[in-house]
Amino acid sequence: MQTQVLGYPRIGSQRELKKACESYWAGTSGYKNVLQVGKNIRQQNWELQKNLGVDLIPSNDFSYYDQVLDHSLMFGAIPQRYNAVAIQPDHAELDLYFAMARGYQRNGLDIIAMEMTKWFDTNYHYIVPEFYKNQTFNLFSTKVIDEFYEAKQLGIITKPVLIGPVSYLLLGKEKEAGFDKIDLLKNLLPVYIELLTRLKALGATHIQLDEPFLVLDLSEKEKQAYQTAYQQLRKVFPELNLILATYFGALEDNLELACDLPVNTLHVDLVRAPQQLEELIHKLPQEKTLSLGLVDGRNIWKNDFENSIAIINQATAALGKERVWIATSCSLLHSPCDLDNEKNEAVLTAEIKQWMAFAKQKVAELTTLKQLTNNEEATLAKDKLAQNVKAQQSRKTSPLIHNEKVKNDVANITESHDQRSNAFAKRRILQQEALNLPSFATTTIGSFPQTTEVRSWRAKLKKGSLNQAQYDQLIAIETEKAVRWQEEIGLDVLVHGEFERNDMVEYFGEQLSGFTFSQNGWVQSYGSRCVKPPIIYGDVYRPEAMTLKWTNYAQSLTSKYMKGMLTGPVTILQWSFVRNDQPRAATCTQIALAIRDEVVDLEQAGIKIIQIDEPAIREGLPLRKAEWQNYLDWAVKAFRISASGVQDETQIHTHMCYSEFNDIIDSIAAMDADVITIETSRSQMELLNAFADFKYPNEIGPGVYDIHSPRVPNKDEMVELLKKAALVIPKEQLWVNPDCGLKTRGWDETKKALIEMVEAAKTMRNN
Ligand SMILES: CN1c2c(nc(N)[nH]c2=O)NC[C@@H]1CNc1ccc(C(=O)N[C@@H](CCC(=O)N[C@@H](CCC(=O)N[C@@H](CCC(=O)O)C(=O)O)C(=O)O)C(=O)O)cc1
Ligand SMILES: N[C@@H](CCS)C(=O)O
Ligand SMILES: [Zn+2]
Repeated sequence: MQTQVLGYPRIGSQRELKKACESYWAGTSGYKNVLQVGKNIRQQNWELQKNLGVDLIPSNDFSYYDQVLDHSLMFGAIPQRYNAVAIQPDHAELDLYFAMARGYQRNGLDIIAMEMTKWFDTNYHYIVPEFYKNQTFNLFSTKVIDEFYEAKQLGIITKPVLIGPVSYLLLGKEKEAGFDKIDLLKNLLPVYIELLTRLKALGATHIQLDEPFLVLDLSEKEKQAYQTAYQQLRKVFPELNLILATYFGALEDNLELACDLPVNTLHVDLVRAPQQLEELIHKLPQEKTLSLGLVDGRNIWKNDFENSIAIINQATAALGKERVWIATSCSLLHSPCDLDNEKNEAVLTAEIKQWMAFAKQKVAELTTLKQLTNNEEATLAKDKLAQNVKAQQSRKTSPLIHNEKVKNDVANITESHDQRSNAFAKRRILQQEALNLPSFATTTIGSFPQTTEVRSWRAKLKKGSLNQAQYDQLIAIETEKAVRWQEEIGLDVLVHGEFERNDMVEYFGEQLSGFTFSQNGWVQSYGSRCVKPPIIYGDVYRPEAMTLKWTNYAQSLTSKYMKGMLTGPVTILQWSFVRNDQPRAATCTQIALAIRDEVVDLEQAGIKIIQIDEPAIREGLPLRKAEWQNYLDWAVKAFRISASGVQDETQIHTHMCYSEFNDIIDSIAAMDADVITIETSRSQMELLNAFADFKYPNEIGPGVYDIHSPRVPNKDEMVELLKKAALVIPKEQLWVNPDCGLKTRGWDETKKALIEMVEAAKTMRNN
């Protein structure tokens, strides 16, 4: 029996990679530092896994920005617009790579970044490959080979990880009409063959090919592509151990296809889809190995050893020990690095900490499970089993988890809880009368730059070198500056800037009961950006108001409307580590009631416009269409519960970024927010078509500029986008705003861009 890790976090346990990249981008350190930090992290990760006894240690799971972008660069899928990137010969590839990820606005060039979107149902974002009609591929970057060689030099023969050819193509987007991306397979396979040939020559014996699309609904053509791809690879490499990795769901109707593809090992996610084991045991051909994804890569709870042992025993009884591997359910990219770094009991109590495992602990769990299911070694690990059983028991029986009042409040939800008093058409009139906003009203999505300085105040508050009053004073000054500046440039609906928030989810989690935190549990969200998801361990309620103080303060500074700014229940759920002892829907409803209380409090304090952000509603969608409706029913209801406690005159906004709306537009409409602001600029307003086709009745703010890139847009391009929007949406319904919050941007670029944006709105009004 072997153990395998599908991928390890690559940001470094102290976010070293983030710091190196950001410093390189800022021009405060050189490219050599980035490369050296990357090298150190890879070495640490490999050695950690080796020391913990992992049999199959991944390589090429490292990335300086994103693994999908790495593949695009490896395969030479580089959009033409980057040809002109001004490059220095000795680090050309790195600059080109970052230009593709972040756009390029230097040396007289102004090139937009590639699109970014969510990685399946996670909070990780990948850079979408761009495919063109006559797309060719060639081996451009040798990253996977270099990293295999690097590990080999350290005495570790790794298992290179590649996104499989079919999933790579399906992750991409056709940028012009007239072809089907899946037909590019014939052009792409030769590059895989070249890569595998070189890896094999260097001594690679196992190759992990990630094919997560096998847990999604596939067309016949896509199924055929799987057969073509793997038959070809098998033909050329009869002796390589090809590991086909699936994760995030069940194979279902693709189970036979996956079982029959000519690979040596099939990896399946038994955390998300334990029910598929029985059928797999019967259908997996004799010569194949089954890799059991048992250790959860998507959550932070300790593995339940007794449960896992039972599954391993079931598999080995049917298949024999040689044909069963024990693995993480998916890459540990989605787990924080190391629970041992959580030393502050005031943040994470010992009682809750004993229930948890981060990436390093999960790797150790694999080895322990292997020992526990091996007759000769089982006694060596019996203490670990006893400790594990004790921890599971402690969690199941802890008084921290259940709260009768919360359960009663949920039980007492009635039909009126998710209904505004009147339909939008009536509310709209009342709101127009009450608010009297201009056409093409301008606003921003909430956050203003979270500068190093602002973050440093919070760090100082934590360390005690600033007291609460001093910290509050600094935040108040920053807020006032932001309010004054918004007034000055003529924005219509203002925001307070969210300076007091570490993160839009963590901030609320910190104030809600039933949540706890880590100090260092960072997980990569995109590029160098990380989040520290709060941990929901028990019933959720709001002990006291969460945003009133700063919203009231900001409103007191201005006679313009100040938007109340909240994160919605689905997003709080989706971007937290959640309980696995009750359905997600139950936790979401509890959060919805807490947010509803806050919305009502804001209204009572005189706030007339309240935004409830739900950027994660799309990403929470199950991967299989058959499960969508059930999810959408409870998710939309949770949003409506949070939004429906107010008078019709109060305008409820929601905001979503990174979302494809086509197939869920009726549910977006059912959320019935008075105004929805969405991310649309990187796709040149393409995403708006769903709203247009649906004849979406409520108001919409299509993002007019991309906030994920440092490039400053000009007025004319925003006018063009707004004109494009006005072609498909009645102009009375349109708002003008950026794609998302501005927390990741600097003040200089923010100011320039928003001044242009306000001008663009004026131009539209005068048209
Ligand atoms: C809108 N998005 C979000 C997603 N998920 C979330 N949970 N939150 C989101 O906002 N998913 C989709 C998108 C993804 N986008 C982003 C955008 C920006 C970030 C980001 O900027 N992350 C920050 C970390 C934010 C944070 O929690 N900061 C804390 C801690 C700051 C810190 O590191 N402090 C240092 C010391 C600093 C100093 O001394 O100067 C320390 O403690 O060591 C805070 O502000 O208090 C990032 O830096 O990556 C993420 C996702
Ligand atoms: N209000 C948040 C939404 C981000 S999705 C912000 O502005 O950052
Ligand atoms: Zn957003």
